[in-house]
Amino acid sequence: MRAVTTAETAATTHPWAIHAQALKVRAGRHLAVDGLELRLGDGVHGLLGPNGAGKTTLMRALATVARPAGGNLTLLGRPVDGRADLRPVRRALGYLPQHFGFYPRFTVREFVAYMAWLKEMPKAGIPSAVQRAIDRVGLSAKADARLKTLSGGMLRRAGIAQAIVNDPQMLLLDEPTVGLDPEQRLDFRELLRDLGTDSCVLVSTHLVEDVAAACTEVVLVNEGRLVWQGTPASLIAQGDAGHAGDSAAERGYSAILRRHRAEAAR
Ligand SMILES: Nc1ncnc2c1ncn2[C@@H]1O[C@H](COP(=O)(O)OP(=O)(O)OP(=O)(O)O)[C@@H](O)[C@H]1O
Repeated sequence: MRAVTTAETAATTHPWAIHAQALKVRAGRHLAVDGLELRLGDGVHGLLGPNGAGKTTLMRALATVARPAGGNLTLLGRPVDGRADLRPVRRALGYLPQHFGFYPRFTVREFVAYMAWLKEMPKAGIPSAVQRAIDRVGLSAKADARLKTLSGGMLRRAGIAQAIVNDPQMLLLDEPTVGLDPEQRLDFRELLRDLGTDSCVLVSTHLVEDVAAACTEVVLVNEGRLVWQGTPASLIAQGDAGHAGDSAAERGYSAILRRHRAEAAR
């Protein structure tokens, strides 16, 4: 495979890593993202929303796996349309899908190296980048274990390792904490804070607490549209004891959704 130069790997200078205007994306025949406005820069952004809100479909569009059906989408300064060469964006992104396929007989190291190769990383740097990614997700002791022998949480961490192996400028993690035990979730929050210092990280999750603890910004979607965007502190400030939820962040989340639904019903 041809080596990739730094100029090809780096995307153009961009004010927003992710910029969506009136974005529409289909899931099957259904318009799961329907007129979404979103601007995200560097930092860790938590993507929240009820079941069926369109989070996974949005993630797929941002990962360039699903093509927009309408509106505009610009990723790392490059417009995503039918004619765009998406390879520079794909080299600069990391994506953990909600369900990812893998070869069960691959070891963790082989799997992460294979994904690094698919991302066209310079060959000489792959072994050290793979080791670093595996270390960062706490899987060093299992680096040479076959994927089919891993627990669900370990497999999820192998998935995160493949997503970060290329030090992505834009990292998309769909339900990354599913299967992680409480201690691993705390480690993961630490990793997120570290990753978000010089890249745009978007994490889709149902765990409002993870978002409140580890994200710099919260993005709330419902029925394919942006409902609310703000800091975890302002999310918390939206709720009071009268709203559903065990924590202040959950009460804020449920207060915003109720308000939005009441306005939509008018
Ligand atoms: N292949 C498909 N065909 C038809 N409709 C689909 C398809 N995939 C998803 N949908 C619908 O699109 C909507 C958005 O789905 P999506 O998976 O993006 O939501 P989500 O916010 O990720 O949900 P969850 O929190 O349950 O994972 C839902 O109403 C879902 O039923």
